Amino acid sequence: MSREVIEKYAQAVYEQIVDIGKRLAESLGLADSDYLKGWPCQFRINKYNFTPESVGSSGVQLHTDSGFLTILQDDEDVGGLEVMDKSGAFVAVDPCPGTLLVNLGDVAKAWSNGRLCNVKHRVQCREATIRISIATFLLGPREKEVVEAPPEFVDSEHPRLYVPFSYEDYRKLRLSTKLQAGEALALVRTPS
Ligand SMILES: O=C(O)CCC(=O)C(=O)O
Ligand SMILES: [Fe+2]
Repeated sequence: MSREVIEKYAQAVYEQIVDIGKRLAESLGLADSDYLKGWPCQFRINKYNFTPESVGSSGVQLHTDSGFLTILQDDEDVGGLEVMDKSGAFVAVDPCPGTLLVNLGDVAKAWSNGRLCNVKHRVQCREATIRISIATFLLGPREKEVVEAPPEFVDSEHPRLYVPFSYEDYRKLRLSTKLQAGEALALVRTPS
């Protein structure tokens, strides 16, 4: 893949992700749909070299994405992605060429004061082959700014659930505690 193709792709997905973020805000009744202006994005191509020995094991352990929104372009032939439903059961996300998958992370849950749900997922190795996925993560506010639910999401029936935190600090907290599946959010809960 040439650099030019990757840059063009990354730019197009970035525009998509910002657009989805704006629509999310509108759907939640937020007046300011520009809230995510300047939020950094991370782009990653995942390549899994699945061997016969790895069949049945995890290629990526159960986790939530730490940021706000993820757009995933999954391998068109090789399955393995599984999301966890509310009951804790895994649901396979089978390949669907020509589609993108949108996923919400921990920042979305905190920013929305619990209205949006971070989704636990993992990648299982199903067959000995190469699997490729392309992930674009809209992370959260820039350094020195904080993840904080806007006032529209907070009232007497919906008290503020989380203390304001910077995305960088939260990411470090997830790494140092090894709480990769959203549990670290409990550590930034508002004291009751
Ligand atoms: O490869 C996939 O299908 C998912 C990868 C993933 O969950 C991630 O990069 O956060
Ligand atoms: Fe993920």
